[in-house]
Amino acid sequence: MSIQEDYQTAKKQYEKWGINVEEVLEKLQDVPISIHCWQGDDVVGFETNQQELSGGIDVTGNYPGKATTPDELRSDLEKALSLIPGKHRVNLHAIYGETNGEVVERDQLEPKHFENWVNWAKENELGLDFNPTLFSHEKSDDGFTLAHPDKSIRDFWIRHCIASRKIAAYFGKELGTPALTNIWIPDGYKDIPSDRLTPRKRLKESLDEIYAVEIDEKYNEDAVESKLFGIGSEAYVVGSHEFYMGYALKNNKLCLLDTGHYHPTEVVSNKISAMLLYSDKLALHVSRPVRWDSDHVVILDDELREIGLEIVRNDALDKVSIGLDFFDASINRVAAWTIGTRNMIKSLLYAMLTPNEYMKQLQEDGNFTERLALMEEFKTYPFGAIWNYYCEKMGVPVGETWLDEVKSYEDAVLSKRI
Ligand SMILES: C[C@H](O)[C@H](O)[C@@H](O)C(=O)CO
Ligand SMILES: [Mn+2]
Repeated sequence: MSIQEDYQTAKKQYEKWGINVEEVLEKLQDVPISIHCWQGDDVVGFETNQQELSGGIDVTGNYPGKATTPDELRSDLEKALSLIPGKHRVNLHAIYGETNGEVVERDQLEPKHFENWVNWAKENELGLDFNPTLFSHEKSDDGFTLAHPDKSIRDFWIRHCIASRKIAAYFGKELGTPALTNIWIPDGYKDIPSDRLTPRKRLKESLDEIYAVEIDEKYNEDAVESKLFGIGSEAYVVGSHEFYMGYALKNNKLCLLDTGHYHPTEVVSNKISAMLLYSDKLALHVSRPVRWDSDHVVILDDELREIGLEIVRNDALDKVSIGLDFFDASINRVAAWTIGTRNMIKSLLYAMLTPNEYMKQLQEDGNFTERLALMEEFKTYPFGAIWNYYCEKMGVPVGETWLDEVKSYEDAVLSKRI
């Protein structure tokens, strides 16, 4: 059967449950995913005085052909975007600024250093999001930044974050969609601290100083990203979930939940509804931790489906900023973006093709038998036929055929890079 015929047959099965599939597809194409640029070059960036990756994060693998220049990275992103249905956003870090070979300190970065990115985003109808980079720098070498005991170091990172929010506001003004500026810091201790409070007081004061600079939310929104531990901060992280949840709620910022930043049996899907009870908006970094915050490429596993279901069930497609955060250097990096982003969109489609109101009523009625039975049966409903039709409708390759395009791109472009 053709994709169209498969779709018509599948559609009827979902329509039996009162699901308007055409409406679902219309809605889905308006849900942007923020695609992280740093999968494309192993979180290196383009600073003139590049430093080793630090901050307790790690990239493993050495698949050939990674981008080493802004044009190469934008070309690779364009290739990936051509294989992903819908209109999306690209998430930048401050280390991806372009300074024409000049050494520009991070607290001196300006919008002009991201002009090429804005022009590119305009040409490709993309939104841009941003992150100050508080790692891979000599002033973060001892593992502390905004919570550092030395005020001069804290002040440097405060200036960098203030400069970053101004750059993000420039994105928002130029592109007509507010940028999300997410702050994540590596500050923490390898071993058991003797004082957990003082660094947290310093972090709070630093954030208060950063956010004291008024920026119109029409152009920039602020998120703070928590973490459980990093390499070298196994015993204690200043910016824990409790710290940032409290800070975000008290200061009307977005709390950003990274799916790799919790205990192995703790899931972010279980946090979304509770967080949205107390804050209008939430941000995610969807990743895949394997044994630790390993930042594996996102796959369509139970947790990803549950995240999609929680966002859709809670009518939160316009309340949750969905960002991706993984960096796998062991596979073709364009393929990594494509797999992870297509899976995130599949997860949302799966959720939108679930009779959520009916399922909620089953729960209210205490009919846990049918609730479980249907949850399981829907896993073998013809979701793939709808996904294939959606990809065809959106002009991107259907099924695994996108891989042929990545292979051709690798032969023609990536393999030519030294
Ligand atoms: C590069 C990002 O800032 C980084 O991955 C951060 O979001 C994080 O999750 C650190 O573990
Ligand atoms: Mn993250």
